[in-house]
Amino acid sequence: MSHAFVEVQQAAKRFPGARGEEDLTVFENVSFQLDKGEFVCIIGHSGCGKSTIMNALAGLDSLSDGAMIMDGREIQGPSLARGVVFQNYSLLPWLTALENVRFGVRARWKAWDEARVTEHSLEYLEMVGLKGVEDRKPAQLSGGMRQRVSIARAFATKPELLLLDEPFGALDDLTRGVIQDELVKIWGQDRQTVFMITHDVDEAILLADRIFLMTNGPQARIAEAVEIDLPRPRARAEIVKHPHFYRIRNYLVDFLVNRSGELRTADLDRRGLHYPRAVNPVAESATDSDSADAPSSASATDKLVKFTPKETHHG
Ligand SMILES: Nc1ncnc2c1ncn2[C@@H]1O[C@H](COP(=O)(O)OP(=O)(O)OP(=O)(O)O)[C@@H](O)[C@H]1O
Repeated sequence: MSHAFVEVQQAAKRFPGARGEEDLTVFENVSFQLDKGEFVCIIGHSGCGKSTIMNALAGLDSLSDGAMIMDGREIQGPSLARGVVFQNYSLLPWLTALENVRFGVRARWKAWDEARVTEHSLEYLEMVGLKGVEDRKPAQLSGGMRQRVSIARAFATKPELLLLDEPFGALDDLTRGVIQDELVKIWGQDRQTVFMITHDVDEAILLADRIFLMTNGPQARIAEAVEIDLPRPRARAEIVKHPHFYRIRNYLVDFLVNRSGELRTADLDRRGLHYPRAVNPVAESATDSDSADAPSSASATDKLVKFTPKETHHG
């Protein structure tokens, strides 16, 4: 029996086909584990099933096959032990920023008096740089500020598992960078277990202990778990100068551009790979020439580059 904090066993999701078409098997035989306190990012082409996996982990959707277990108990519905942040903020529009955070905190700690709920909520709003605007409603906040409220709300309730579905996808690069830094800071303090979807390779390297790489659907799988052993704390400006950064980055981009569509479920099954293959690109390329450390193009050093996903076609 495994002692992982989260254990996903042979998960599959099928959606019924429309108008007599065949059912769509989005993914199958997806198995993985998350350790307590780990930060894991998942990357894959659009439509491969990342959000579907996340919704099942959140307890918002069910699996067709397999099981998801957290702390020894099967996930069978939403729970305050799991916090979710979506791309579209999902704040309650009629409540102020503070009230949005207080809402979750009050639900989590029912015995707390009002003053304590407020104090705790303000602490998290301050952590994401929102001191002074706590009385504004979502409509009076910028997109970046709204996303900060979502993050403060999710972290303030101290869920044992935080599920982040492209939380910075709608933000401009500058705001995104600032909020990434805030996320690193809060996570460094609380060390909650985080599972995050992103399309941004550099964001994943900055944040993750491991990056899961998904093959293209249908019948997608998590093929590899790439270890990111860059030292922490990590800073955006510094991480690109680390000698291992481009080895890791090139490995991830190569998977997404060249290999995600080639690795078929049948091959992985033949090789007995139900769990993702653990990969350390730095160790694996240790015998390569030093040029592997260099950026693949000069412009790649200019800013953190966002991987542009392509649609997975189900036919
Ligand atoms: N309720 C549903 N009914 C039928 N098909 C669905 C349903 N929800 C999702 N799908 C299909 O399942 C597949 C996976 O969707 P999902 O949103 O999980 O992908 P994703 O990897 O998160 O994509 P993206 O990166 O674009 O957000 C897609 O082909 C999608 O059309």
